[in-house]
Parts: sequence; structure tokens; C-alpha cells
Amino acid sequence: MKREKGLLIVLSGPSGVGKGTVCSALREQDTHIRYSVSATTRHPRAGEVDGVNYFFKSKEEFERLIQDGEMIEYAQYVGNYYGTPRAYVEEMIEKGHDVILEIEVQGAIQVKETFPEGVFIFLMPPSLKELRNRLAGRGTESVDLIDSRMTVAREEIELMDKYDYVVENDEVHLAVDRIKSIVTAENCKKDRLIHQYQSLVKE
Ligand SMILES: Nc1nc2c(ncn2[C@@H]2O[C@H](COP(=O)(O)OP(=O)(O)O)[C@@H](O)[C@H]2O)c(=O)[nH]1
Ligand SMILES: Nc1ncnc2c1ncn2[C@@H]1O[C@H](COP(=O)(O)OP(=O)(O)O)[C@@H](O)[C@H]1O
Repeated sequence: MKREKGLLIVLSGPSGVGKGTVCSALREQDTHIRYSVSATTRHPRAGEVDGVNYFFKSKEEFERLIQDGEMIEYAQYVGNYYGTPRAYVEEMIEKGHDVILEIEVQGAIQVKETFPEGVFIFLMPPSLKELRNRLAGRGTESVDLIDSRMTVAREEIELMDKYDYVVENDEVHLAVDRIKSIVTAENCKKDRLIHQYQSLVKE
């Protein structure tokens, strides 16, 4: 049976924990999950493509999108804006597709206010030492930026209580399997289906 609405899945976790890596691995498996592309004022990293990794915007462009109500949520993170464009996410959910937002904690809290029925997953590193190793190993940030991200990471981990699920990213394939299990279980939740199936017996 075609679902009336898709799930809004929010994946957060400290910078460097492996959100991008885990989402790419999920994408390689044919899960039918859709991925929202965020807007940001951060500069593109080598290899990042506009419209694929992010929609890269100037500060003025970003602020206009906020004013025009085109963002579901937005936040400032280590000196830049990041936000989720509204149109794609709402269209996919209305069509019955599950959508993942890979966003930081302040944005996730805003999404929870507008979409309380969303599924909120926090990706955890095995340790803070391993988190720093992953950030340094990625080689995309200076030591100063790594320190800023580690400071934010501690604050984010303290807000874990706002989430429904915690998934450790010890190994990518294990984290992917855990997320797939969560999505499967959430799609079987009675409260999400009862209206649809009750209408069957009323036909
Ligand atoms: N609130 C919010 N956060 C976002 C969005 N897109 C990305 N982020 C988060 O912003 C933070 C910084 O992202 P980025 O600069 O790409 O670094 P990376 O996640 O460490 O690769 C990460 O925690 C992202 O999950 C968004 O649309 N909204
Ligand atoms: N389970 C894992 N074990 C070891 N290294 C990992 C794992 N997941 C991701 N990484 C590595 O950690 C670094 C940060 O991952 P990334 O996906 O960019 O994190 P995020 O998107 O959360 O900032 C990358 O170099 C990536 O290859």
C-alpha cells in the first residue's frame, strides 16, 4: 500500500563523527531514502559541487531565503549559516518518500518543533579521542577549526537527550544497518499506519 506520508529523518552528531560517510554508504544501498541538500555560506571544500553537497550561498542570499520563509530551519555553526530548504523536503514527504536531513543540533531542535512526528537520530563517535582523529584525518580543517568543532561537539553530545535514537558509528556498515533498522521499525509504527488501514475496512 502506498504510504500517505514519508518519514522525516534527522541525523545529527558532532562534526567528524561520520554523518557524511554513513549517509553515502546508505545511498549506495537502494533504500529509497531521499537526501535533502542544505544551503550554507561556508566555502566549498575541494571536490564539493554546488547543488550536490550544498547550495553555496552568500550571506545576503542566505538571509533573503530566511526572510522569504524558504528554510525549514537554519543555524549558525562555527561562523557560517547552514539551513534546510523547505520545498524539496515538503514535496518528498507529501509524495510518501522518506527524507534524511543531516544537520546540527540547533537545527534539529527547530525541526522537532515543526515536525514532532520526525525520527531523530544522534550519531555518536566511539570516543572524543577517536572523533578528533577522524577530524584531523579528514584533512579539511585547520587545527584552530578542529578545536572549535571539538568544543561544539561536547555541547552537542550534551543535547543528545533531545533525540529518539543514539547510533554509535564504530564501523560504517554497522551504523548503516542500525539506521536502516530504525527506519524500518518507524515505518511499521501503528500510529503512522492506523488511519490508512482503518480506511480499508470502511471502503
Ligand atoms: N542546522 C543545520 N545544520 C546543517 C545543515 N547542513 C549541514 N549542517 C551541519 O553543519 C555542521 C557543519 O557542516 P560542514 O561544514 O559540512 O562540516 P562536516 O559536517 O564536519 O563535514 C555539521 O554538523 C552539519 O551536519 C543544515 O541544513 N542545517
Ligand atoms: N566508522 C568509521 N571509522 C573510521 N573512520 C570513519 C568512520 N566513519 C567516518 N570515518 C572517517 O572520519 C572522517 C569524518 O567523516 P565525515 O563523514 O566527513 O564526518 P561528518 O560528516 O560527520 O563531519 C572521514 O575521514 C571518514 O572517512
